[in-house]
Amino acid sequence: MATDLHRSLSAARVTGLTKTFGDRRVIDDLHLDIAPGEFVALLGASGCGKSTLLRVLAGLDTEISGRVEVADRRAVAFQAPRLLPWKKVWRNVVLGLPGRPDRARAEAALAEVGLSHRSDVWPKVLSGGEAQRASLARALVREPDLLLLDEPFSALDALTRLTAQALVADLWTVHRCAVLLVTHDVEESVRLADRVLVMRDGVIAHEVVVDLPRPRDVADPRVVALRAELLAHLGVHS
Ligand SMILES: Nc1ncnc2c1ncn2[C@@H]1O[C@H](COP(=O)(O)OP(=O)(O)OP(=O)(O)O)[C@@H](O)[C@H]1O
Repeated sequence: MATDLHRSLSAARVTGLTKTFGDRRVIDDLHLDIAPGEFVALLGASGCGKSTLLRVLAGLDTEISGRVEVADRRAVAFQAPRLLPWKKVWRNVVLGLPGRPDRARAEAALAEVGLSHRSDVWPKVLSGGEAQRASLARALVREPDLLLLDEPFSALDALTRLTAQALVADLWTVHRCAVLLVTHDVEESVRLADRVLVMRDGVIAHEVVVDLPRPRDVADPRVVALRAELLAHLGVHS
């Protein structure tokens, strides 16, 4: 059952979630609570069910058992930006919002991600990093209480990825929405999140709290130690 949270102390609350594909249990009695404004990262081996969990929280998969309560306003950005090629960038940003396409609203969101100059172009003109920023603008324009990010930076080159991570950190500081970031990048999770979850066998197997001031330096010994701890949870021992 999926319901919306009202006046709640959580941005998302999952109780006893189970999701099967055929006779395979991909998520198995999973529990998760995300506080309003909390930044949570989700790590786990490929195929462990991270994207499935995110899709359930996004309301894109409702064939589940268990209880899933999610903030009314939520938005998703995927690994591939998924912009409609036949609509200009600004129209993509406000696509699906009720009422007439509101250009001023699109422009404001594009300005936030540093893409004002790309508002009136076709998506094919954008670089990978720009397309991902447009996708973020499309999520932000919905003023979400819960922002779901599914490996949003993984297709970007290393430099662009660092810039995009810094942008997300800045946007989160301003908007203070709860974030669930699915990622394969352990360093990214420690740089950005308040709490890092490691998923295995359909449940949250480990949880690491990152109680460090921001911005975080990847060379900081405390960051290095947390990174090693998470890698060990993932079965990688240095
Ligand atoms: N629509 C579907 N039908 C059948 N099986 C599916 C479907 N979607 C996902 N699965 C299976 O569920 C398991 C979990 O998939 P999911 O995409 O959630 O993993 P993931 O942890 O996000 O992986 P990755 O890190 O590689 O993206 C995989 O074994 C996948 O093959």
